[in-house]
Amino acid sequence: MADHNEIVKKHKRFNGVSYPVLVPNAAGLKNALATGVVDEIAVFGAASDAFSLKNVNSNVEDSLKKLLEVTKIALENKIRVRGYVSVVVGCPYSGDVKPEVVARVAETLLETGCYEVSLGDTIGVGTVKSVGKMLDTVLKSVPANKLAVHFHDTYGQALANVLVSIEKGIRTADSSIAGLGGCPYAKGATGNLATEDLLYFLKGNGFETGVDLEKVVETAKWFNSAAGYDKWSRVGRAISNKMEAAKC
Ligand SMILES: CC(C)(COP(=O)([O-])OP(=O)([O-])OC[C@H]1O[C@@H](n2cnc3c(N)ncnc32)[C@H](O)[C@@H]1OP(=O)([O-])[O-])[C@@H](O)C(=O)NCCC(=O)NCCSC(=O)C[C@@](C)(O)CC(=O)[O-]
Repeated sequence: MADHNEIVKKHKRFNGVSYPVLVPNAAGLKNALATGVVDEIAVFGAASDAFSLKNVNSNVEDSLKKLLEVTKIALENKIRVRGYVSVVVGCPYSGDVKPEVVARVAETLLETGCYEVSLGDTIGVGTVKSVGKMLDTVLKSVPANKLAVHFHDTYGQALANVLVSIEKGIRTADSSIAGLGGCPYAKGATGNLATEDLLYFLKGNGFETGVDLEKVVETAKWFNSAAGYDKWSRVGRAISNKMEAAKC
């Protein structure tokens, strides 16, 4: 986080696009406010003490108390706040997570003023069955339109988990281009569900997103060349190959 100012100041902003920044505590909020350009922050709780201690050096209860303070000041400064709950299905340190704990953390984040809470399967262990069970519990006390889902694709279950989330009324899913990402405190967990795979899946099932899949693939191509990576999702690679072939 030490170099975040440079990133926030340098990135080009487009109207109508929100650029939330991750804020773990009051120091992070102070830095975000000092940039003068941040209009949305993301605060993140967890559904297991073991992960929370590794991630933010506080247990679940104490981290929520800190986030209450952060959210209050952010809202006073007209900054929107999105909440995350990490490890909503399995914790890399303490194993299975109780859906009731996920529900309580999500409720608390909404009560503190988050406009939406994203449920993160941080290590991607969720399946249709376990994600469905967790969502059934959370949806007893939190409306679907206040929830998003954030699936990592470590075991290739993310799209199936998006489908079960859609069937339960959720319409916001997080993803990352080329499936970049992954939490440094969840050893071995791969990146998020790839935006390219999510877009192809949603379009193929009749959902309009307004996002141009080919432009997303071009961005993945640009990123890989700029960063010297070779990180592709299956849809990304397939469409990139198709675009190359069309040029011949
Ligand atoms: C939260 C802390 C800092 C607490 O760590 P701590 O040691 O309790 O904090 P501290 O207050 O004692 O400060 C320690 C040092 O960090 C500095 N510091 C303190 N706060 C900040 C800040 N905001 N920005 C920059 N610097 C900061 C502070 O100034 C001090 O510097 P020193 O005096 O030693 O030179 C630490 O645990 C930490 O850095 N954690 C990293 C959390 C993180 O980035 N995790 C990944 C986020 S993504 C995620 O969680 C998953 C999610 C949300 O994407 C969804 C999912 O998949 O689940």
